[in-house]
Amino acid sequence: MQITEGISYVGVNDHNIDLFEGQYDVRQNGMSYNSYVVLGQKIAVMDTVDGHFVEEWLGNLDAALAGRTPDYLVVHHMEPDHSAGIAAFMERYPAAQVVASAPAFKMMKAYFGTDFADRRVIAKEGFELDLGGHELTFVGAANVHWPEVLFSYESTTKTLFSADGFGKFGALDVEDPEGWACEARRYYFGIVGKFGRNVQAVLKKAAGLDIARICPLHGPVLDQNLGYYLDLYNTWSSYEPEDKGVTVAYASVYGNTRQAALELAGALEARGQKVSVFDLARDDMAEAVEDAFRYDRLVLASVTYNGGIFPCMGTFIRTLAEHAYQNRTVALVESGTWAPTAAKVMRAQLEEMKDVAVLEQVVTVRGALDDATHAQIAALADELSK
Ligand SMILES: Cc1cc2nc3c(=O)[nH]c(=O)nc-3n(C[C@H](O)[C@H](O)[C@H](O)COP(=O)(O)O)c2cc1C
Repeated sequence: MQITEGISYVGVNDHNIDLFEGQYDVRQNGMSYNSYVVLGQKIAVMDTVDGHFVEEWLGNLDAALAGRTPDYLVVHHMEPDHSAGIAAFMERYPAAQVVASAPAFKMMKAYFGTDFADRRVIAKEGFELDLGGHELTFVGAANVHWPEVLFSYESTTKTLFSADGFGKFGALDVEDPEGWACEARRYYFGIVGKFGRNVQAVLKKAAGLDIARICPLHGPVLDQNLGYYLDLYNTWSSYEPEDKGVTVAYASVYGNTRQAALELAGALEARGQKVSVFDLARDDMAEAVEDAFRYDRLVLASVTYNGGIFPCMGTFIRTLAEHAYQNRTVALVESGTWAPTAAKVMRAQLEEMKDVAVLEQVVTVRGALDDATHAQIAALADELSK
């Protein structure tokens, strides 16, 4: 499939995968592993694909090459879902060279037992590769989200190859009814979110380029309205809330904490607030993480459990911390029968995070909800809606 003059798509779709990177549920729409070919007087193949699809990818490549032979394999990122075909490619095209960063070659040694010492071109920030009619310039993108990552920019077609940046869950042969942002956001905060500072650094470099299209390693090629995508990445990577709204995440055993969380959600909606609710034991936690970052306010509601908090709430808070959750307002709901301490425990964990304001006002459920709890919920809804 031609992307633009001299650039073709040779990637694959995966509908067999259940958990991407071992934890992100993609059973509904699958996943794409993108690979591209830049056909100048010389030919560069941009990345490979997941190990289950190397034969299919080589077939796609054959068709795009139309009898020609590639000169280079450009490796922007060494994660196995993009690098699994390197050895097969090098065997099939013995005159080709690999172009990658120095740390990427160390990883090749670790994965394939060779760093292709006699067939390698080491690229770094500013390195140029002239393909004749197409010219690649490499952009350092270390820790977006692995240390060896490079982006590259093809100046003739104004194409940015952005590795996992601007990636999205979902195969390319199914229409995503939610559009780009929803699954791109879940992908970003799950996989790249911890590395906001590095994303900011590469966005600053990208701002100096005249970009007509972005070719990521997952999800669709972006070639319309690029400001929209770049603005979202700027918002996400600077940890600014994208929208005003409240994410309510609860952990409940017998349903009373759940009832309090739902009553609060309803009260917030009645006050005109946008609300999204998650049962942390049952719903996709990556979606809860996504919405916690998307909105400016968060409610955590947990049972007291052996003097602490319920395990899935502990996992959720730890995941937020690992992803550098910051710059938000959080309110707490707790329940407990003899000594409710969940709010205290959650507060201590949240106070470790940067610029997270935890409201003093707490809802405490002792057993079942009563008049006092209903009043606390209404008061907290008022406070959160100010
Ligand atoms: C295994 C277990 C441990 C608990 N530990 C505590 C505790 O340390 N302190 C407390 O006050 N309540 C404790 N509880 C009681 C719950 O916090 C209480 O039943 C709560 O109201 C449950 O809310 P839910 O209806 O949302 O599940 C515990 C309950 C269970 C099942």
